[in-house]
Amino acid sequence: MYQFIVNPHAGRGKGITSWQQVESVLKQTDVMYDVKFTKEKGEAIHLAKTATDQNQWTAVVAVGGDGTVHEVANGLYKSNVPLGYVPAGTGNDFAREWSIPFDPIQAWQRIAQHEVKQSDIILADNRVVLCYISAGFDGYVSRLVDASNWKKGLGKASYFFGALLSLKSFQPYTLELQLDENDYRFENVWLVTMSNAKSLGGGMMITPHANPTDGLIDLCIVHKLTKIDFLRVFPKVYAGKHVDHPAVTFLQGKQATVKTEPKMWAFADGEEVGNQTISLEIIPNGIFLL
Ligand SMILES: Nc1ncnc2c1ncn2[C@@H]1O[C@H](COP(=O)(O)OP(=O)(O)OP(=O)(O)O)[C@@H](O)[C@H]1O
Repeated sequence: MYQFIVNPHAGRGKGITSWQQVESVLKQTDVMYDVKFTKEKGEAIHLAKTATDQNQWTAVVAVGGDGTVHEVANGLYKSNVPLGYVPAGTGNDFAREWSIPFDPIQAWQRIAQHEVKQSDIILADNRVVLCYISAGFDGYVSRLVDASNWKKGLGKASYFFGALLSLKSFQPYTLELQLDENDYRFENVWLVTMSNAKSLGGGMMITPHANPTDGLIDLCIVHKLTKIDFLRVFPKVYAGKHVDHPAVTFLQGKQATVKTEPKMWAFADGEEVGNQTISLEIIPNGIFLL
């Protein structure tokens, strides 16, 4: 028996249409299921947690974007209930990482095959992070986009538009990083990402060496760039070709503390998580996946 948790508004309505496609297939089979629709931010965490308490589900399946699967994973953490995912968002970076089909019916068919895998998770101040947590330019852009209504008209392109606008006003920052037993200080930082997956923002391969089963957090620090250089490096990230640029530093570790001065807003799997010092650690095999 499957518990589906659907964010109807994910991907500008793709959440509900994807669910309808999956449900039309389910109705032709004898698969038992229940569906709950989220009405607001945060609700999917509680719905998933409730499902783990009921002890009757083969899997809990998130239907939505990276924000929805992030919330469902937080509700499932520390249970043995596997996470299924039907991607229906704008970015879908978690689906990219695990080669989950973007077609809802194919995604469901993969879940139904029931090949259980385990993924590492990053635990950031008690929050389960599936793909990445970042602070800096991308969060600055996200906040600008979220405060606008550009997404309605521009969709994914609103982030590109936001990035161009943000270039003028964004001020690079100082990063103090403790990573395992080492201390680092970076000046003039544009972005730090702590990743379990290769991409963020809908396929930008910011940490192309990340692997969600290697027991490590991959960090990418972009620093000491002029605005013109940033414009040159930025498009390269889509193909992961920024790796040799002297302004990009890659590190790996198991535990980190990240402090920015001035305080930068952090985003985890695309969701805003505050602007305080972040403590994080990798939890190998922290969640079951289908
Ligand atoms: N009924 C709802 N109405 C409005 N927002 C909701 C609702 N249900 C969930 N949310 C919130 O919507 C936000 C965005 O959802 P989600 O990330 O799944 O979609 P997306 O932004 O389109 O996709 P992606 O993150 O892959 O780009 C999340 O913060 C989620 O908590």
